[in-house]
Amino acid sequence: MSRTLVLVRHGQSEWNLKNLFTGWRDPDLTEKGHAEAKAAGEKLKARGLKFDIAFTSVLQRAQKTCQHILDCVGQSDLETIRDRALNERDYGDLSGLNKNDARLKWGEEQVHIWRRSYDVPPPNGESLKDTGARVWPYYLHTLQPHVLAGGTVLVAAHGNSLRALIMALDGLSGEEVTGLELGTGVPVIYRLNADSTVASKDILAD
Ligand SMILES: O=C(O)[C@H](O)COP(=O)(O)O
Repeated sequence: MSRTLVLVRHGQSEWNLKNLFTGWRDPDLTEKGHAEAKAAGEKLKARGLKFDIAFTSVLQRAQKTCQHILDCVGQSDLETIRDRALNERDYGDLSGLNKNDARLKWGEEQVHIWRRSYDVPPPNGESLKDTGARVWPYYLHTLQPHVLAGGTVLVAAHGNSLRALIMALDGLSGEEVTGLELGTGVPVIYRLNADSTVASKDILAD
């Protein structure tokens, strides 16, 4: 019984590089982002991982990361489900703004609250709590059954949709999750017990 869940944040996007709030906008990966996604795939291949199914968002940076990983492990044609439930947190009116310009306009502290607090949404956007309210039910009803059936499941998604998922898996409080940062292209491997609790967590950082 594998019961393995692999989470990967997409590689660097054009807007990560330009330091813009991205959210539901759909920029492509940069060259570095493509390389990071391939490196993630190589790390998973080195572990001998083979997937039973893959999940990603409807945004191209996550989809391309997913495909690079599947190509690396020799599973280019694996069934892949794309769902907006895994999209990045909606950054609302901040989407497209430069993060440093936003700090100058609203102050360092307010921007940090919008980026990392648990339940303060940016104007017209989603808080991490709102993001979790769509990610976690999707995980429970659609993803987790594949894992508990003994599968190995790949999820290629986004910084905040994965932070929301990790918060729930790790049982972090709203305060604890503010310190959780996910690197681009860094695989996080969970193995679950039969009762769905976490047996182990392994972060494949460089
Ligand atoms: O949507 C974005 O801008 C990034 O993917 C994540 O942004 P953050 O680091 O501000 O949460």
